[in-house]
Amino acid sequence: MAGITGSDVNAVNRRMASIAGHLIPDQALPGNSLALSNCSSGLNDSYHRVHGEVPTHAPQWKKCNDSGKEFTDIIYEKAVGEGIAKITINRPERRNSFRPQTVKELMRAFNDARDDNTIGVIIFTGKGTQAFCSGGDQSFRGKNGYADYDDFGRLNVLDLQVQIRRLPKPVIAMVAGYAVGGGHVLHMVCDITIAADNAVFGQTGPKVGSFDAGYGASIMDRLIGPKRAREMWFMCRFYKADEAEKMGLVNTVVPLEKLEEETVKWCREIMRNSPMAIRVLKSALNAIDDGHSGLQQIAGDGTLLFYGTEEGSEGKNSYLERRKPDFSRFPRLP
Ligand SMILES: CC(C)(COP(=O)(O)OP(=O)(O)OC[C@H]1O[C@@H](n2cnc3c(N)ncnc32)[C@H](O)[C@@H]1OP(=O)(O)O)[C@@H](O)C(=O)NCCC(=O)NCCSC(=O)CCC(=O)c1ccccc1C(=O)O
Repeated sequence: MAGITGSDVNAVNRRMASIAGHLIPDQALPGNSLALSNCSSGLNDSYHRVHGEVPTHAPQWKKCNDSGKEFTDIIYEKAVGEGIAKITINRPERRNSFRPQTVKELMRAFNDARDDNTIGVIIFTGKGTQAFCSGGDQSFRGKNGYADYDDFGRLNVLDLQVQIRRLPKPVIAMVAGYAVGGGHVLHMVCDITIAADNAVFGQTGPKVGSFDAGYGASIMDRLIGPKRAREMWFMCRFYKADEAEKMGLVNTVVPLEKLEEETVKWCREIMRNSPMAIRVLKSALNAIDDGHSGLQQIAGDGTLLFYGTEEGSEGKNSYLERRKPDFSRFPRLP
């Protein structure tokens, strides 16, 4: 045993315990049912020993305004010291349906959350417990889209959908009550959906003379499959939260009174991880469905990373210093 020290033995013991923890976590033993949504809590492997449980205390929300003005149709908040933003449609008396002004304000808030480099994840929700969003406010619908008073008709929610897809941070839909019509499409374009047990999902377009043949059709087909997507659009049925979960429309269903606590917990869990890894993964997961625009997004992430390398800097510096670049010192990796 010459040469083997006590600290070596400790290291081996730690390693063995760690491997054992990875192979057979206590909770995975027969007789213990391990809910998928709960799979990272209560485990005793080395990762969980280092990181501990994700905290569940209520965040301290701080209201943000619209470049000095108050928002009228939404509430925009950031959790103090947490990297979480929350954007809430604030028209509960209209079941959080959106008019053009609502969408304009949402776009400004999402843009701010994108630009704020302390924010890593965004919660998108509706005020109250009766609706996440019931789609376009039909009383503002004219012959060429939705029009605010003295405004032109527009379908600006389509720009909001694209904005959420391209935003390089996860957007989590926190859904209580109805997510129907254009409101259903909005939750589908989010990266993750956490539903309260009172949530109801469905499309209504064909009932009210409307349809979303863009993301509303293609992302739904991806999420729940072609037959179910046809059912959902052709019949315009509503589905309760547990059915939506089985269909793959939502990530998890939680009791209404736990909705925000659980959503914030998911945000905190995401916030523990590498922002760049999450950024690239979001663009990778969207790339095929978003076509050239999806490729452009992930390609842009490649350029962004390259700018941070010495090889990238050598190109820029040589130009600024009016000399030939010396790329010979950079390896041609296999
Ligand atoms: C959501 C309901 C099922 C809720 O029912 P209930 O709880 O019984 O409440 P109500 O009494 O019906 O509603 C309370 C109050 O709110 C008003 N209201 C609710 N939703 C809307 C709405 N979407 N527009 C206008 N007003 C609404 C309702 O009238 C009541 O007002 P009172 O004054 O108190 O009477 C139920 O409300 C419901 O079914 N709502 C309608 C859902 C719907 O059909 N939405 C529109 C679908 S079409 C759409 O969203 C298009 C969106 C769009 O812009 C678009 C454009 C181009 C391509 C794609 C899209 C896209 O789909 O995104």
